[in-house]
Amino acid sequence: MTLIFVTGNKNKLQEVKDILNSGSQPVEIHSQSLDIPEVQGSTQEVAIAKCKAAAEILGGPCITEDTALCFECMNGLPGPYIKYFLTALGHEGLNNMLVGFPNKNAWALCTFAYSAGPGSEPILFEGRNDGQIVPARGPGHFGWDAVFQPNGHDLTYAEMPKELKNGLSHRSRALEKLRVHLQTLSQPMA
Ligand SMILES: O=c1nc[nH]c2c1ncn2[C@H]1C[C@H](O)[C@@H](COP(=O)(O)OP(=O)(O)OP(=O)(O)O)O1
Ligand SMILES: [Mg+2]
Repeated sequence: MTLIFVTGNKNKLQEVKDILNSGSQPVEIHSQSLDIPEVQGSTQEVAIAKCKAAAEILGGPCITEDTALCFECMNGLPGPYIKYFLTALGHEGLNNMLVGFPNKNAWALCTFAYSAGPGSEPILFEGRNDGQIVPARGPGHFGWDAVFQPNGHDLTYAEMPKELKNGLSHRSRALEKLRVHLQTLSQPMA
């Protein structure tokens, strides 16, 4: 099965390919980078709007993915707006936001959206991983990986070998659900 994944993020694309190709039923991913405005709203509203717009532009089926980083002490913010916070504040700024809060709990939330084509309502697949916001450790090349330490581990996402991150991440948990759905689509009708 071949799917078009609409994303402008090379690191996301690489992880999605690695995770899907480690399964028994490989899924071939083609990617396309489209400049799609991201609306404000809940993670689900943001994900649905982006996938709908992508399907309209492509004129066919596609998947999109939105990643949120949610701080417990801020009732889930920055959430889907993490990209703008990270760009404006950096790793240190994200830590500084939490200085007045003893609670550093956070969760990473990945939302894949699948649309069967223009006019078709996207279906969502969510994956969550809980952890803590910590001072940056490890390579800084993928987003906020260096400041997120999943619960039960002494390593930040950035310090983990990629197989370890991909085995437990928000993204792999969401992709597992997407994979099950794609299998039902590719089954011949009984
Ligand atoms: O596993 C991850 N580990 C660390 N950082 C991550 C991860 N996954 C996304 N990120 C960053 C990228 C962006 O700063 C924000 C999500 O924003 P988001 O709009 O979903 O991604 P994007 O605009 O880079 O790509 P896209 O074209 O698919 O929308 O969090
Ligand atoms: Mg984006």
